[in-house]
Amino acid sequence: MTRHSLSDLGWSEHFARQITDDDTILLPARISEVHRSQLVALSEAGELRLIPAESAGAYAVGDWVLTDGTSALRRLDPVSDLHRRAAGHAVSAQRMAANVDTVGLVTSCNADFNIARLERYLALTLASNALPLVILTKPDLCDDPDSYRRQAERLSPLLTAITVNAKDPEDVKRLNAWCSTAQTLALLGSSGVGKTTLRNTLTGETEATQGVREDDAKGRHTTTHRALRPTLAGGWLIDTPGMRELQLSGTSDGLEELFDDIETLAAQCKFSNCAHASEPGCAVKAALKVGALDQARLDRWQKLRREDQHNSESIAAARARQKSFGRVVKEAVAKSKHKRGYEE
Ligand SMILES: Nc1nc2c(ncn2[C@@H]2O[C@H](COP(=O)(O)OP(=O)(O)OP(=O)(O)O)[C@@H](O)[C@H]2O)c(=O)[nH]1
Ligand SMILES: [Zn+2]
Repeated sequence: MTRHSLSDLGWSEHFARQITDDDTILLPARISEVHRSQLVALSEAGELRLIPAESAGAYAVGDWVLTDGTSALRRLDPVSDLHRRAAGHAVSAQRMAANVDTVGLVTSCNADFNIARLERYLALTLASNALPLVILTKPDLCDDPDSYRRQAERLSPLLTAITVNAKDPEDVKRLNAWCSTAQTLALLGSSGVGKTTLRNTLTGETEATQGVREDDAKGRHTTTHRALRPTLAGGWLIDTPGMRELQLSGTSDGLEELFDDIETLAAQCKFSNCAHASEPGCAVKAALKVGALDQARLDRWQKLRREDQHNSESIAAARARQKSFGRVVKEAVAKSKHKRGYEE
């Protein structure tokens, strides 16, 4: 059985501080897989299968928990928390990964490269408290890969962009700096951009990848579950397969960081609720007029903000509904008990 030291697993002061005197007999473990009724976790005592104390959705791959060896008794507050609005009709937030140091936003130097999508991933990453690294794959299939790198780097001073031929193991080693001892790198990106190819090289695993469809630069899914995997460089990799839809929610901090210049302008508008349309004294419009701001970028900011606000409000409303439904049920149960008490 593979055993890892706590520090190799990414343990830090942040988690140690959360341990109380009552917890000292418990074992810290890092979640490597989340299943409906079972968690797989890595600890100094090796791999553990744990019963979740909360619903499975409360846990994310990468979380730290305290365990008695059987159950995940307490989940520790994470350093970073990557989440989105859950796909489908359910109005809820979904945790994708926790305690990630760097999110590798994987896109290729071809038809997949899309500024609006990168900004969406970036907002999500910044809101999670992890650092963004744009990984541009397939430079070997493109005439001027560096132009894509420059376009990506212009999006934010907070990000680093790097071109990597995912099929060349020597080139992929340049990513080791982000997944060496105790470091956790998560990969996020559309289908077919090379995540599985990168993962196989970084971890030494050999899971099959599937060829890209020539016509749309997209690949077919090689579906596996999300997991925390050890890298050859001594750190950790979290792959996020099957993420077709990344809807923002609870991402306002990330949007503020990414569109810092627009948010600063907006704060200078005469009206605090300025829609930057036809209001007088609009600092955003003024910046557009003198060419200090790009209309397309403003449109993208407004779209992402609307989406984030809409989803965050819907999730908050759904939570409130669930809470008040819970209260109604409790009251009804209490009333019926009270009534029975009279009858008996
Ligand atoms: N030439 C070249 N091909 C690449 C590169 N990266 C990935 N590919 C190829 O692109 C195809 C798709 O790569 P995958 O690794 O399966 O992509 P993925 O992101 O894991 O896709 P899903 O599993 O669908 O999420 C495969 O045929 C890879 O060999 C690259 O840097 N250069
Ligand atoms: Zn305005």
